[in-house]
Amino acid sequence: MTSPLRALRLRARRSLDPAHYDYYAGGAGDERALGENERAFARLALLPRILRGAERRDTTVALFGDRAAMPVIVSPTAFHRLAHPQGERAVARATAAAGTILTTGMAATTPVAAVVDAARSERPDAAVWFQLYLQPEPEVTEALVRRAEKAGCSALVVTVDSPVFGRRERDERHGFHDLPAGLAAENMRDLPGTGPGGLRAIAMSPASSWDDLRRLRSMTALPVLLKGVLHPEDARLAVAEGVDGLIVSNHGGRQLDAAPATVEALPRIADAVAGRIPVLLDGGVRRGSDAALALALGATAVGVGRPVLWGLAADGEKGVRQVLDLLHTEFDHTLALCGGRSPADLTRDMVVTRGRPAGTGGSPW
Ligand SMILES: Cc1cc2nc3c(=O)[nH]c(=O)nc-3n(C[C@H](O)[C@H](O)[C@H](O)COP(=O)(O)O)c2cc1C
Ligand SMILES: CC(C)CC(=O)C(=O)O
Repeated sequence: MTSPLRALRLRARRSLDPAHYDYYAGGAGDERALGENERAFARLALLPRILRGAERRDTTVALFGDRAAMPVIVSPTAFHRLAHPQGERAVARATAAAGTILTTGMAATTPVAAVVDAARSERPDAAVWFQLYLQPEPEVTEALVRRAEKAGCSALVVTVDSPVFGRRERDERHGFHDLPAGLAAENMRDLPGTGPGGLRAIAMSPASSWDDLRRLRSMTALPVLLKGVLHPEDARLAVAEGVDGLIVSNHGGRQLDAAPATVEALPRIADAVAGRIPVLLDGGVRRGSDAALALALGATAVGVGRPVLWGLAADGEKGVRQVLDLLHTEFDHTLALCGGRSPADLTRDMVVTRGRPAGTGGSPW
């Protein structure tokens, strides 16, 4: 059986230049983290509850003052115009139409203001968050923050899993290190001291620290989320620092290949945070039931990266809408089958590990 998402990926593969397909699909090193993200979900199962459901479920979630129609949002992925001429605009319209939140990034091939406009043309109260990497020069970081604020973004997502860029062997093989003529990392244009900008202006900052994060937080009133947290001690530090939210992520297996599957890292992070701030997760979410598992293990919402790229490459805005609607329908269906009325009804006691009898000490949770 081919799942609808898998079918879209195969269509995307046919429509994309092989180097661009591999850039989207690939991960670091042996792609262990990439593969484990999906396999770890497949190793988990839900124990449904009975006789306590509702005629209609409420799948909405509240996140930092925004509301999403479902606990599935769009994670930041670079260079959408490699996939489709409408690029980030198509993703913005589809995400707004699906009622959920888009995270656009500093590596977008469409400027953040145009992304927000596209989302709001579809739904006037659509929420767009902005993802950035702390830049070696604070003035560059600050200029990016101002761009996001001016555009109307409602949260900042600071990616902290990339002190250096991951080693992606597929990209090495193809020699894919730059964008084709006509495409650029539009948010990186005309920043202080970066020259004309574009992809090469995106810097990783191996020496960035909690001090740099404090400086960023002092620049803005927007909520700040840290993306790429895997160690529970970092989660505790982040809460102590006053960070607004965390995203448990291994960057879709594109950075540290030795990183664990995100859903396996989630329970310890959720325990460390103990409900004080929202914890999100991304990596390997391919079904509404994956989202349900992550919520049961303590996430408030999940993000999807590649599924959106497959929808975009296969069928533009319509393809992205198809992906998000499918995940919404599947999540609602899973919730109904589990006797849930709202996401809060998915709880950790409902998660067991396949292949081990439940209740025999077999579950690590
Ligand atoms: C092609 C591609 C580009 C990405 N670009 C970024 C980026 O610019 N910034 C970032 O924080 N994460 C980036 N990510 C990571 C995603 O935000 C997300 O963590 C990951 O894709 C989730 O895993 P999934 O693809 O299995 O859903 C990228 C991922 C992919 C596949
Ligand atoms: C341009 C890069 C920073 C985008 C990225 O994070 C990725 O390819 O995983």
